[in-house]
Amino acid sequence: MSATAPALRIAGLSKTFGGLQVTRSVQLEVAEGERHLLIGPNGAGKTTLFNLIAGDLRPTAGSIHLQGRDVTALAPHLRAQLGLARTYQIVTLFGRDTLLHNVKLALLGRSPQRWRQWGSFDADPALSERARAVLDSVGLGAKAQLPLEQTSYGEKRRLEIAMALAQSPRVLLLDEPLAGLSAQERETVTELLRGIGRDITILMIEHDMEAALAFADRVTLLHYGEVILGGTRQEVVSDPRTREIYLGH
Ligand SMILES: Nc1ncnc2c1ncn2[C@@H]1O[C@H](COP(=O)(O)OP(=O)(O)OP(=O)(O)O)[C@@H](O)[C@H]1O
Repeated sequence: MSATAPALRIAGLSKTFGGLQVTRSVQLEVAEGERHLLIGPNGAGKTTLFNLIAGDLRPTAGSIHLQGRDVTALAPHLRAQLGLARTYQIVTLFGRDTLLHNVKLALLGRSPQRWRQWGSFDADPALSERARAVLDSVGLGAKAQLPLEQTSYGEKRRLEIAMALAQSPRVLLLDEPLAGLSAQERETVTELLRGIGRDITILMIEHDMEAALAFADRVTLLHYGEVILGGTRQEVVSDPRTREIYLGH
């Protein structure tokens, strides 16, 4: 591992489903601490790329390095242990459990305690304290004892981000963190994202261009699974191909 290695380096990454090539020799580097935005029209292959990075899908060809380490063949939980986190698909998880309980589970995700007896789980004061701190950090402290299913959509999105952050990631993958939120909720989540320290590198898919561009240092445009262009926010926004492909005019 080298100190100068990018947080994430993707080289020649391809994925084929049956006859359909969804990821086409993607090259992408995300520097340590960078906020990198991934854009592209529907079906461009953005989510597939996230699934490949997280290890939920195996590439047909190419490689993925995390902080200089080749993780291409590693299982998702091993990538998580190396500091890769993505937001949980919370809608499918533990709806009847409290917010506090859900965060405790996320905290245990990377802890050796996970493999201990369950007996001490609810009684562990240190774990509860850390979980409460996580909830406070996203403004949900007062709702700690509320069942997840009784929270608003915006609160769930904040909790998703909190649970990913609870794992102390080095690289965070955010899949449309602002999707489906009201203007006020978008503002709250944007503030939350802005507050994340530069010790965490962020790769984000987002369709809300205004909010996403305000946040991003660099941008990569995907189209039909291929990187069309990548560069600083200014470079990508002023490139006519962005308007043509992404904005459709
Ligand atoms: N498991 C799969 N089997 C077959 N085809 C798939 C599979 N997963 C994705 N695809 C196809 O790959 C293409 C890219 O899908 P993907 O969801 O990655 O795009 P996207 O850029 O995230 O789109 P969106 O913005 O709509 O979320 C689509 O044509 C999709 O139908």
